[in-house]
Amino acid sequence: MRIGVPKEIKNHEYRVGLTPQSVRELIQAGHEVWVETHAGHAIGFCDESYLNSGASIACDATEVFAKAELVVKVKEPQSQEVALLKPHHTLFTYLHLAPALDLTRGLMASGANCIAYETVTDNAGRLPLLAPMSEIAGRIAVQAGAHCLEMEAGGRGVLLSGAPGVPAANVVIIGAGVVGVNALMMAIGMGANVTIMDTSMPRLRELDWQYGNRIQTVLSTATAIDHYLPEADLVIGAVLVPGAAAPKLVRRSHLETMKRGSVIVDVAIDQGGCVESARPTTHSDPTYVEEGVVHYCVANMPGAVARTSTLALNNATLPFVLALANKGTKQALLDDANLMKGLNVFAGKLTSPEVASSLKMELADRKVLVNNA
Ligand SMILES: NC(=O)C1=CN([C@@H]2O[C@H](COP(=O)(O)OP(=O)(O)OC[C@H]3O[C@@H](n4cnc5c(N)ncnc54)[C@H](O)[C@@H]3O)[C@@H](O)[C@H]2O)C=CC1
Ligand SMILES: CC(=O)C(=O)O
Ligand SMILES: [Mg+2]
Repeated sequence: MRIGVPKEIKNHEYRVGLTPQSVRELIQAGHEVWVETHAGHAIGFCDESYLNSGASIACDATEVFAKAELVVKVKEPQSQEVALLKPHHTLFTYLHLAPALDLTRGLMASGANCIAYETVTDNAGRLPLLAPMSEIAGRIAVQAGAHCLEMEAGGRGVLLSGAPGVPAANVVIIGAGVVGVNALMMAIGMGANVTIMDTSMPRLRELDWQYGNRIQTVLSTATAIDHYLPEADLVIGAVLVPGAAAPKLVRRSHLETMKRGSVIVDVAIDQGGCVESARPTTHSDPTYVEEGVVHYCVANMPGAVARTSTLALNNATLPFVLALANKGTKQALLDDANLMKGLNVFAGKLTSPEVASSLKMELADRKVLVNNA
Protein backbone atom coordinates (compact mmCIF):
# COMPACT_ATOMS: atom_id res chain seq x y z
CA MET A 1 0.00 0.00 0.00
CA ARG A 2 1.05 3.63 -0.52
CA ILE A 3 1.20 5.43 2.82
CA GLY A 4 1.50 9.21 3.17
CA VAL A 5 2.70 11.30 6.10
CA PRO A 6 2.04 15.05 5.80
CA LYS A 7 3.77 17.62 7.99
CA GLU A 8 1.40 18.68 10.79
CA ILE A 9 0.12 22.23 10.31
CA LYS A 10 -1.84 22.89 13.52
CA ASN A 11 -0.40 25.75 15.61
CA HIS A 12 2.91 24.67 17.19
CA GLU A 13 2.31 21.02 16.36
CA TYR A 14 5.66 19.32 15.80
CA ARG A 15 4.62 15.69 16.21
CA VAL A 16 4.67 13.49 13.12
CA GLY A 17 2.47 10.53 12.16
CA LEU A 18 5.28 8.03 11.57
CA THR A 19 8.82 7.92 12.94
CA PRO A 20 11.70 6.74 10.72
CA GLN A 21 11.64 3.48 12.73
CA SER A 22 7.95 2.94 11.91
CA VAL A 23 8.62 3.73 8.25
CA ARG A 24 11.30 1.05 8.23
CA GLU A 25 8.83 -1.54 9.50
CA LEU A 26 6.34 -0.59 6.77
CA ILE A 27 8.98 -0.70 4.04
CA GLN A 28 10.11 -4.12 5.28
CA ALA A 29 6.49 -5.28 5.00
CA GLY A 30 6.56 -4.29 1.32
CA HIS A 31 4.81 -0.90 1.41
CA GLU A 32 5.67 2.50 -0.08
CA VAL A 33 5.86 5.51 2.25
CA TRP A 34 5.79 9.17 1.22
CA VAL A 35 6.82 11.69 3.88
CA GLU A 36 6.41 15.44 3.37
CA THR A 37 9.71 17.29 3.46
CA HIS A 38 10.60 18.57 6.95
CA ALA A 39 7.69 16.62 8.51
CA GLY A 40 9.89 15.50 11.44
CA HIS A 41 12.64 18.09 11.17
CA ALA A 42 11.77 20.01 14.35
CA ILE A 43 12.08 16.89 16.53
CA GLY A 44 15.26 15.55 15.02
CA PHE A 45 13.76 13.25 12.38
CA CYS A 46 15.36 14.82 9.31
CA ASP A 47 14.45 13.94 5.72
CA GLU A 48 17.64 11.91 5.47
CA SER A 49 16.57 9.63 8.33
CA TYR A 50 13.31 8.91 6.49
CA LEU A 51 15.21 8.31 3.23
CA ASN A 52 17.53 5.92 5.10
CA SER A 53 14.43 4.03 6.29
CA GLY A 54 13.29 3.65 2.71
CA ALA A 55 10.71 6.45 2.44
CA SER A 56 10.37 8.88 -0.46
CA ILE A 57 10.24 12.59 0.34
CA ALA A 58 7.32 14.59 -1.07
CA CYS A 59 7.70 18.32 -1.67
CA ASP A 60 4.38 19.32 -0.09
CA ALA A 61 1.10 18.05 1.36
CA THR A 62 -0.57 18.05 -2.04
CA GLU A 63 1.99 15.52 -3.27
CA VAL A 64 1.61 13.37 -0.13
CA PHE A 65 -2.18 13.18 -0.48
CA ALA A 66 -1.91 12.59 -4.23
CA LYS A 67 0.46 9.61 -3.73
CA ALA A 68 -1.17 8.07 -0.66
CA GLU A 69 -3.98 5.61 -0.11
CA LEU A 70 -3.49 5.59 3.66
CA VAL A 71 -2.76 8.98 5.27
CA VAL A 72 -1.23 8.77 8.76
CA LYS A 73 -1.31 11.96 10.81
CA VAL A 74 -1.44 13.15 14.40
CA LYS A 75 -3.98 15.96 14.69
CA GLU A 76 -7.44 16.38 13.21
CA PRO A 77 -7.14 17.60 9.60
CA GLN A 78 -7.18 21.34 9.13
CA SER A 79 -9.38 22.78 6.37
CA GLN A 80 -6.53 22.79 3.81
CA GLU A 81 -6.04 19.07 4.48
CA VAL A 82 -9.74 18.23 4.31
CA ALA A 83 -9.72 19.81 0.85
CA LEU A 84 -7.06 17.26 -0.22
CA LEU A 85 -8.98 14.19 0.96
CA LYS A 86 -10.58 11.99 -1.71
CA PRO A 87 -12.89 8.95 -1.54
CA HIS A 88 -9.98 6.50 -2.07
CA HIS A 89 -8.19 7.76 1.06
CA THR A 90 -8.17 6.21 4.50
CA LEU A 91 -7.28 8.80 7.13
CA PHE A 92 -5.81 7.52 10.40
CA THR A 93 -5.37 10.27 13.04
CA TYR A 94 -6.97 11.96 16.08
CA LEU A 95 -10.31 13.44 14.96
CA HIS A 96 -12.25 14.60 18.07
CA LEU A 97 -15.42 15.06 16.00
CA ALA A 98 -17.97 15.33 18.84
CA PRO A 99 -17.49 19.10 19.27
CA ALA A 100 -16.59 19.71 15.57
CA LEU A 101 -19.59 19.99 13.28
CA ASP A 102 -17.80 21.67 10.35
CA LEU A 103 -14.96 19.15 10.36
CA THR A 104 -17.43 16.26 10.54
CA ARG A 105 -19.36 17.63 7.57
CA GLY A 106 -16.09 18.24 5.67
CA LEU A 107 -14.89 14.68 6.22
CA MET A 108 -18.25 13.27 5.16
CA ALA A 109 -18.23 15.42 2.01
CA SER A 110 -14.70 14.23 1.14
CA GLY A 111 -15.87 10.61 0.82
CA ALA A 112 -12.72 9.44 2.65
CA ASN A 113 -12.75 6.71 5.31
CA CYS A 114 -11.70 8.26 8.60
CA ILE A 115 -10.50 6.27 11.59
CA ALA A 116 -10.05 8.22 14.84
CA TYR A 117 -7.21 7.14 17.11
CA GLU A 118 -9.19 8.23 20.17
CA THR A 119 -12.08 5.80 19.66
CA VAL A 120 -10.08 2.64 18.83
CA THR A 121 -10.56 0.27 21.78
CA ASP A 122 -8.79 -2.73 23.30
CA ASN A 123 -10.37 -5.92 24.59
CA ALA A 124 -10.90 -4.37 28.02
CA GLY A 125 -12.74 -1.41 26.47
CA ARG A 126 -9.82 0.98 27.09
CA LEU A 127 -8.52 3.44 24.49
CA PRO A 128 -5.00 2.27 23.57
CA LEU A 129 -4.29 5.00 21.01
CA LEU A 130 -5.48 7.81 23.28
CA ALA A 131 -3.67 6.42 26.33
CA PRO A 132 -0.08 7.39 25.41
CA MET A 133 -1.09 11.00 24.75
CA SER A 134 -3.28 11.07 27.84
CA GLU A 135 -0.33 9.83 29.91
CA ILE A 136 1.75 12.69 28.58
CA ALA A 137 -1.02 15.34 28.80
CA GLY A 138 -1.73 14.33 32.41
CA ARG A 139 1.92 14.79 33.28
CA ILE A 140 2.15 18.13 31.43
CA ALA A 141 -1.07 19.35 33.10
CA VAL A 142 0.71 19.61 36.45
CA GLN A 143 3.82 21.26 34.97
CA ALA A 144 1.65 23.75 33.06
CA GLY A 145 -0.55 24.34 36.11
CA ALA A 146 2.49 24.92 38.33
CA HIS A 147 3.81 27.47 35.85
CA CYS A 148 0.41 29.23 35.63
CA LEU A 149 0.36 29.57 39.42
CA GLU A 150 3.44 31.82 39.16
CA MET A 151 2.90 35.61 39.35
CA GLU A 152 4.15 36.33 35.83
CA ALA A 153 1.53 33.98 34.39
CA GLY A 154 -1.30 35.66 36.34
CA GLY A 155 -1.34 33.01 39.07
CA ARG A 156 -1.65 33.53 42.81
CA GLY A 157 2.04 33.04 43.41
CA VAL A 158 1.83 29.62 44.99
CA LEU A 159 4.38 26.78 44.83
CA LEU A 160 2.75 23.34 44.61
CA SER A 161 5.00 21.87 47.29
CA GLY A 162 4.68 24.78 49.67
CA ALA A 163 7.87 25.38 51.65
CA PRO A 164 9.10 24.47 55.12
CA GLY A 165 6.56 26.09 57.44
CA VAL A 166 4.15 26.89 54.55
CA PRO A 167 1.42 24.45 53.48
CA ALA A 168 1.41 22.80 50.07
CA ALA A 169 -1.07 23.85 47.37
CA ASN A 170 -4.39 22.05 46.82
CA VAL A 171 -4.75 20.25 43.50
CA VAL A 172 -8.21 18.97 42.52
CA ILE A 173 -8.32 16.49 39.65
CA ILE A 174 -11.73 15.76 38.10
CA GLY A 175 -11.60 12.41 36.29
CA ALA A 176 -9.38 9.53 37.43
CA GLY A 177 -8.68 7.91 34.08
CA VAL A 178 -5.36 7.97 32.26
CA VAL A 179 -4.95 11.78 32.29
CA GLY A 180 -6.14 12.03 35.88
CA VAL A 181 -3.88 9.33 37.28
CA ASN A 182 -0.81 10.64 35.47
CA ALA A 183 -1.58 14.12 36.79
CA LEU A 184 -1.99 12.57 40.24
CA MET A 185 1.45 10.96 40.08
CA MET A 186 3.10 14.24 39.11
CA ALA A 187 1.17 16.33 41.64
CA ILE A 188 2.16 13.92 44.42
CA GLY A 189 5.74 13.97 43.18
CA MET A 190 5.73 17.75 43.36
CA GLY A 191 4.43 17.66 46.91
CA ALA A 192 0.89 19.01 46.47
CA ASN A 193 -2.23 18.05 48.47
CA VAL A 194 -4.25 16.08 45.96
CA THR A 195 -7.99 15.38 45.74
CA ILE A 196 -9.13 13.21 42.85
CA MET A 197 -12.75 12.69 41.78
CA ASP A 198 -14.46 10.22 39.51
CA THR A 199 -17.93 8.79 39.02
CA SER A 200 -16.42 5.29 39.07
CA MET A 201 -16.18 3.80 42.57
CA PRO A 202 -13.99 0.87 41.40
CA ARG A 203 -11.50 3.44 40.07
CA LEU A 204 -11.50 5.42 43.32
CA ARG A 205 -11.14 2.21 45.33
CA GLU A 206 -8.07 1.21 43.29
CA LEU A 207 -6.45 4.60 43.89
CA ASP A 208 -7.28 4.46 47.59
CA TRP A 209 -5.55 1.08 47.84
CA GLN A 210 -2.57 2.35 45.91
CA TYR A 211 -2.02 5.76 47.53
CA GLY A 212 -3.77 5.39 50.92
CA ASN A 213 -4.08 8.58 52.90
CA ARG A 214 -1.53 10.41 50.73
CA ILE A 215 -4.50 11.50 48.57
CA GLN A 216 -8.25 12.09 48.96
CA THR A 217 -10.57 10.20 46.67
CA VAL A 218 -14.03 11.73 46.24
CA LEU A 219 -17.07 10.55 44.30
CA SER A 220 -17.69 13.13 41.59
CA THR A 221 -21.04 14.86 42.18
CA ALA A 222 -22.21 18.44 41.71
CA THR A 223 -22.06 18.85 45.49
CA ALA A 224 -18.47 17.59 45.68
CA ILE A 225 -17.42 20.00 42.94
CA ASP A 226 -19.15 22.91 44.73
CA HIS A 227 -17.33 21.91 47.91
CA TYR A 228 -13.77 21.42 46.64
CA LEU A 229 -13.36 24.21 44.06
CA PRO A 230 -13.22 27.14 46.53
CA GLU A 231 -10.21 25.57 48.29
CA ALA A 232 -8.36 24.61 45.09
CA ASP A 233 -5.22 26.29 43.81
CA LEU A 234 -5.08 24.11 40.70
CA VAL A 235 -8.02 22.28 39.10
CA ILE A 236 -7.35 19.73 36.37
CA GLY A 237 -10.28 18.72 34.14
CA ALA A 238 -9.68 15.15 32.98
CA VAL A 239 -13.09 13.57 32.35
CA LEU A 240 -14.08 11.60 29.29
CA VAL A 241 -17.27 10.03 28.07
CA PRO A 242 -15.63 8.18 25.13
CA GLY A 243 -16.31 9.78 21.78
CA ALA A 244 -18.86 12.21 23.24
CA ALA A 245 -18.73 15.89 24.17
CA ALA A 246 -17.38 16.35 27.70
CA PRO A 247 -19.99 17.09 30.40
CA LYS A 248 -19.71 20.67 31.77
CA LEU A 249 -18.89 19.93 35.39
CA VAL A 250 -17.28 23.25 36.36
CA ARG A 251 -19.86 25.95 35.66
CA ARG A 252 -19.12 29.60 34.98
CA SER A 253 -20.82 30.38 38.32
CA HIS A 254 -18.12 28.35 40.11
CA LEU A 255 -15.41 30.82 39.06
CA GLU A 256 -16.52 33.50 41.52
CA THR A 257 -16.31 30.93 44.34
CA MET A 258 -12.67 30.18 43.46
CA LYS A 259 -9.56 31.98 44.71
CA ARG A 260 -8.20 34.84 42.61
CA GLY A 261 -5.17 33.60 40.69
CA SER A 262 -6.15 29.95 40.99
CA VAL A 263 -5.68 27.91 37.83
CA ILE A 264 -7.85 25.58 35.74
CA VAL A 265 -6.16 23.24 33.25
CA ASP A 266 -8.97 21.74 31.15
CA VAL A 267 -7.30 18.78 29.46
CA ALA A 268 -10.71 17.59 28.21
CA ILE A 269 -10.87 20.66 25.95
CA ASP A 270 -10.37 18.50 22.85
CA GLN A 271 -13.77 16.96 23.59
CA GLY A 272 -15.28 20.41 24.12
CA GLY A 273 -14.02 20.87 27.70
CA CYS A 274 -15.50 19.96 31.09
CA VAL A 275 -15.32 23.58 32.23
CA GLU A 276 -18.04 25.90 30.94
CA SER A 277 -15.71 28.90 30.65
CA ALA A 278 -13.02 26.92 28.79
CA ARG A 279 -12.26 27.61 25.14
CA PRO A 280 -9.44 26.03 23.13
CA THR A 281 -6.08 27.81 23.31
CA THR A 282 -2.77 27.21 21.56
CA HIS A 283 0.83 26.68 22.63
CA SER A 284 1.68 30.19 21.42
CA ASP A 285 -1.08 31.78 23.55
CA PRO A 286 -2.00 29.07 26.07
CA THR A 287 -3.86 30.98 28.79
CA TYR A 288 -6.50 33.61 29.47
CA VAL A 289 -8.05 34.89 32.67
CA GLU A 290 -11.75 34.93 33.46
CA GLU A 291 -13.15 36.07 36.80
CA GLY A 292 -9.59 36.09 38.14
CA VAL A 293 -9.06 32.40 37.32
CA VAL A 294 -6.27 31.48 34.90
CA HIS A 295 -7.48 29.05 32.21
CA TYR A 296 -5.01 26.80 30.33
CA CYS A 297 -6.91 24.94 27.59
CA VAL A 298 -4.40 23.79 24.99
CA ALA A 299 -6.05 21.19 22.77
CA ASN A 300 -2.78 19.51 21.75
CA MET A 301 -0.79 19.50 24.98
CA PRO A 302 1.46 16.55 24.04
CA GLY A 303 2.70 18.66 21.12
CA ALA A 304 4.77 20.59 23.68
CA VAL A 305 7.01 17.53 24.07
CA ALA A 306 6.66 16.47 20.47
CA ARG A 307 9.58 14.07 20.33
CA THR A 308 8.55 12.03 23.38
CA SER A 309 4.94 12.16 22.19
CA THR A 310 5.71 11.02 18.65
CA LEU A 311 7.70 8.05 19.93
CA ALA A 312 4.96 7.12 22.44
CA LEU A 313 2.21 7.50 19.85
CA ASN A 314 4.03 5.37 17.27
CA ASN A 315 4.53 2.59 19.83
CA ALA A 316 0.74 2.36 20.00
CA THR A 317 -0.30 3.12 16.40
CA LEU A 318 2.25 1.05 14.45
CA PRO A 319 0.45 -2.33 14.81
CA PHE A 320 -2.76 -0.76 13.47
CA VAL A 321 -0.97 1.04 10.62
CA LEU A 322 0.63 -2.29 9.67
CA ALA A 323 -2.75 -4.04 9.75
CA LEU A 324 -4.37 -1.36 7.56
CA ALA A 325 -1.46 -1.46 5.11
CA ASN A 326 -1.13 -5.26 5.00
CA LYS A 327 -4.82 -6.13 4.74
CA GLY A 328 -6.37 -3.00 3.24
CA THR A 329 -8.88 -0.84 5.12
CA LYS A 330 -11.94 -3.05 4.59
CA GLN A 331 -10.37 -6.33 5.73
CA ALA A 332 -8.45 -4.72 8.60
CA LEU A 333 -11.72 -3.28 9.92
CA LEU A 334 -13.67 -6.50 9.47
CA ASP A 335 -10.94 -8.54 11.21
CA ASP A 336 -10.65 -6.29 14.26
CA ALA A 337 -13.70 -5.10 16.20
CA ASN A 338 -11.45 -2.75 18.20
CA LEU A 339 -10.17 -0.97 15.07
CA MET A 340 -13.76 -0.89 13.77
CA LYS A 341 -14.71 1.20 16.84
CA GLY A 342 -12.31 3.83 15.51
CA LEU A 343 -14.25 4.23 12.27
CA ASN A 344 -16.00 7.62 12.53
CA VAL A 345 -16.73 8.36 8.87
CA PHE A 346 -17.03 5.86 6.01
CA ALA A 347 -17.83 6.71 2.40
CA GLY A 348 -19.65 9.91 3.23
CA LYS A 349 -21.59 8.52 6.21
CA LEU A 350 -21.15 9.21 9.92
CA THR A 351 -20.52 5.92 11.73
CA SER A 352 -19.75 6.95 15.34
CA PRO A 353 -22.82 6.67 17.61
CA GLU A 354 -21.29 9.11 20.12
CA VAL A 355 -20.49 11.76 17.51
CA ALA A 356 -23.90 11.33 15.87
CA SER A 357 -25.59 11.82 19.24
CA SER A 358 -23.39 14.82 20.22
CA LEU A 359 -23.95 16.56 16.87
CA LYS A 360 -27.55 15.33 16.43
CA MET A 361 -26.71 13.85 13.05
CA GLU A 362 -27.86 10.68 11.31
CA LEU A 363 -25.91 7.51 12.18
CA ALA A 364 -25.01 4.76 9.71
CA ASP A 365 -24.14 1.18 10.78
CA ARG A 366 -20.38 0.74 10.46
CA LYS A 367 -20.36 -3.02 10.01
CA VAL A 368 -23.08 -3.02 7.37
CA LEU A 369 -21.37 -0.24 5.39
CA VAL A 370 -17.92 -1.82 5.50
CA ASN A 371 -19.27 -5.29 4.70
CA ASN A 372 -21.06 -3.94 1.64
CA ALA A 373 -18.12 -1.82 0.45
N1 LIG B 1 -5.74 18.49 25.59
C1 LIG B 1 -4.96 17.52 25.16
O1 LIG B 1 -3.93 17.75 24.56
C2 LIG B 1 -5.32 16.11 25.43
C3 LIG B 1 -6.57 15.82 25.85
N2 LIG B 1 -6.92 14.56 26.19
C4 LIG B 1 -8.29 14.40 26.65
O2 LIG B 1 -8.33 14.20 28.06
C5 LIG B 1 -9.60 13.61 28.38
C6 LIG B 1 -9.40 12.45 29.34
O3 LIG B 1 -8.78 11.37 28.67
P1 LIG B 1 -8.40 9.99 29.41
O4 LIG B 1 -7.91 10.25 30.76
O5 LIG B 1 -7.58 9.23 28.46
O6 LIG B 1 -9.82 9.29 29.50
P2 LIG B 1 -10.19 8.03 30.42
O7 LIG B 1 -11.35 7.38 29.77
O8 LIG B 1 -8.99 7.23 30.75
O9 LIG B 1 -10.66 8.73 31.78
C7 LIG B 1 -11.80 9.55 31.87
C8 LIG B 1 -12.35 9.42 33.27
O10 LIG B 1 -13.41 10.37 33.40
C9 LIG B 1 -14.32 9.79 34.29
N3 LIG B 1 -15.57 10.53 34.26
C10 LIG B 1 -16.59 10.48 33.36
N4 LIG B 1 -17.57 11.32 33.74
C11 LIG B 1 -17.15 11.90 34.90
C12 LIG B 1 -17.72 12.85 35.80
N5 LIG B 1 -18.94 13.36 35.58
N6 LIG B 1 -17.01 13.23 36.89
C13 LIG B 1 -15.77 12.72 37.11
N7 LIG B 1 -15.20 11.79 36.31
C14 LIG B 1 -15.88 11.41 35.23
C15 LIG B 1 -14.43 8.35 33.82
O11 LIG B 1 -15.02 7.51 34.79
C16 LIG B 1 -12.95 8.03 33.57
O12 LIG B 1 -12.33 7.46 34.70
C17 LIG B 1 -10.20 13.22 27.02
O13 LIG B 1 -11.12 14.21 26.62
C18 LIG B 1 -9.02 13.21 26.10
O14 LIG B 1 -9.37 13.40 24.74
C19 LIG B 1 -6.04 13.51 26.11
C20 LIG B 1 -4.77 13.73 25.65
C21 LIG B 1 -4.32 15.06 25.23
C1 LIG C 1 -5.18 13.26 22.10
C2 LIG C 1 -4.89 14.49 21.39
O1 LIG C 1 -5.77 15.15 20.92
C3 LIG C 1 -3.54 14.96 21.25
O2 LIG C 1 -2.62 14.25 21.63
O3 LIG C 1 -3.36 16.06 20.71
MG1 LIG D 1 -6.20 17.00 21.50
